Amino acid sequence: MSDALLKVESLTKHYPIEAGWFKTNVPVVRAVEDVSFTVQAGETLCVVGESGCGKSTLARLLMRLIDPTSGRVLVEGTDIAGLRKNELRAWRRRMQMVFQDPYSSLNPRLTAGQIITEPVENFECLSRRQRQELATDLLRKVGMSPEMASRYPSEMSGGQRQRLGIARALALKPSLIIADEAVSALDVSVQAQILNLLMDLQQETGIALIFISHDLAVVEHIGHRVAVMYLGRIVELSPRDALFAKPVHPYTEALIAAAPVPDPARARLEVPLEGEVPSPVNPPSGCAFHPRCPLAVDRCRAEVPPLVPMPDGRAVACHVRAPAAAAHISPSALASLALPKTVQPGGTILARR
Ligand SMILES: Nc1ncnc2c1ncn2[C@@H]1O[C@H](COP(=O)(O)OP(=O)(O)OP(=O)(O)O)[C@@H](O)[C@H]1O
Repeated sequence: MSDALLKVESLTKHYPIEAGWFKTNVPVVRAVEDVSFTVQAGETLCVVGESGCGKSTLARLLMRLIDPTSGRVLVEGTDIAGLRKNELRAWRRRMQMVFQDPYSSLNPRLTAGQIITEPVENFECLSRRQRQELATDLLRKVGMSPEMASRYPSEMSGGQRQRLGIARALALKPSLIIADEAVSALDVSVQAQILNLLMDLQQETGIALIFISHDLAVVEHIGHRVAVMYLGRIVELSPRDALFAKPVHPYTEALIAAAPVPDPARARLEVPLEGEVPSPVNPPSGCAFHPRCPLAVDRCRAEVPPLVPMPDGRAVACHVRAPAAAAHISPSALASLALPKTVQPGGTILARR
């Protein structure tokens, strides 16, 4: 889709495992494998999956904090792999990250005001008055009093520190924020405040969000679309309401069934999630989920299922539930799987069923 803010094509990251000198065939951790999707302005794409499925590696690849083994990340049509150092620096203004533990990502020696204005001062000189105005404005935007500008992170609660992390991310007026487990360390009531803050800010500014989480309740609250990852691959990419009403991939179904959500309709989902996630160094052949899947057939052990677009706007990689007449789909066609036009920015989704 030409108006995508972010387009990811067949992104792959293998981490070599140190195996000593002169060793050929160094084993690798297959952290992210052939991942494709788009994100549009004003959209929230949630990335969900068990620990170790590659969520944080994906975030680091999108920020170009690490280089991919193969595949492309296009931001507003520009391949970020081709950017020179100064271009990359300018581009980084457009994408910002909010981390799980704001305390370790906030400089403890700086006041809140200095933390907020520092990213801007890396690009332009600010007068004392401009600094004050910027800090006041951003603190207000994230629901904090301007008096907090003189406080240090150590004098703040977890929720206040996360608000500060968001204010810092907003300072450069990015078009995309990647939030990596941004509310996981917070109490449930504070989580809700931060999620609502992000949704309000999105409505106000049209910012896009990639929200990485292992918590389905959080994903259901904030997402427009959801990418479910298993062992480095996206196994289901779906509008949120469709995903939670009727998960198609057996892994998605099992994840939702296992989540502690008091919804009697969901108790009927019968696929249990048993066993451990296999090693990404030596993943199972075919569909990596097949050793844990009650529906697995011979084909699942032999062939990696492609992500097959379905009529309701989702895409599913499952030989049983989404058999692929379309095994030849090109990465660029897959990357173009986008937000249905019925989705409104800011947390409301008018689901296309
Ligand atoms: N620098 C690295 N070198 C080698 N392996 C790595 C490196 N970083 C991550 N991995 C491995 O890559 C896989 C994916 O890790 P990643 O942190 O991306 O997953 P995750 O879904 O974010 O997990 P979590 O939710 O626990 O943070 C894991 O098996 C992890 O051990």
